Amino acid sequence: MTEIRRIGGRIGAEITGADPNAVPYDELNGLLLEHKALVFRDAGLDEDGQIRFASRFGDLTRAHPTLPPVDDRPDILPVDAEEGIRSNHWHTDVTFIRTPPAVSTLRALVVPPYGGNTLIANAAAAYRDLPEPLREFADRLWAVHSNAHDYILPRGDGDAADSYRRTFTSKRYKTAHPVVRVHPETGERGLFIGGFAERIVDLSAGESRDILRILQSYVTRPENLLRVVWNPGDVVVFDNRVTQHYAPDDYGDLPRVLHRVTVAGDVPAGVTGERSRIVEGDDAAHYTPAA
Ligand SMILES: O=C(O)CCC(=O)C(=O)O
Ligand SMILES: [Fe+2]
Repeated sequence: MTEIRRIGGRIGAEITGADPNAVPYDELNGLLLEHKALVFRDAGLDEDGQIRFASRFGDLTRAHPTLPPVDDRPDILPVDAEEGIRSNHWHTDVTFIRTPPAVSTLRALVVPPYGGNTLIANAAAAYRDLPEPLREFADRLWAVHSNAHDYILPRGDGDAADSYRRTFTSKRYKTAHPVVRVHPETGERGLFIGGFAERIVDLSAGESRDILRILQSYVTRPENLLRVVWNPGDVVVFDNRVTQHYAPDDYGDLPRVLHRVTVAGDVPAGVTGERSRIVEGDDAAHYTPAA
């Protein structure tokens, strides 16, 4: 029997006893828009099943603009601790290109016996939490997002982490996005920043850092978070247009493997309707052929 229950006060619902591919699309998308992150327990999906699931939300992107996919699976990004991947920084996926994914799906294959959770934050609740003068200020700001600024480079020591960092930045992208994005399906406003946001347009590096820190502190308030404690077989889908996420690096050298499949997104629009623009690099057509 299918059971749906809210798990965070402001974000997240857990669904048990359902085949994610059997939930009618309108209901599924409605749940995603409302809760922003859905956790399907023991979803029973294999690689093809995850691809089918993600495809329900739209055309898929390739695995990643610069990172290699799972063997023979151009749409699947391996998130493998052994390969030096530690996403222990708050981010929205792939915001350094003009068309970041709309939706991200993660499927747990191997999880450590403790730790290795994923935190997901509601960036629309964060926007609503801002005092009005800050909201009005943020509405007018734009930020340049890059895949090559220090803060975002994946953490970790050793050859695997070094090689991962080199591959991650093998081609450089920079895009200017509105700091406040209007969600294309709901019209809701959310802070659209995260770890790839390097610089506020027209401000100095120091001013940018301080302002991003203040805005970001609203995103990561505990009130706005969901903590996903994984079991193998769980599948999580989140709305990448209005969330950020963070994977704590708290499980030492224990193995942890997830597979990520993402859905192509539109060009973000700010509160005036003005759309994101490329600052460096190209439109990543090899990654998001639908764009
Ligand atoms: O490892 C995780 O839980 C999340 C990884 C991540 O941020 C991603 O694949 O986009
Ligand atoms: Fe991510």
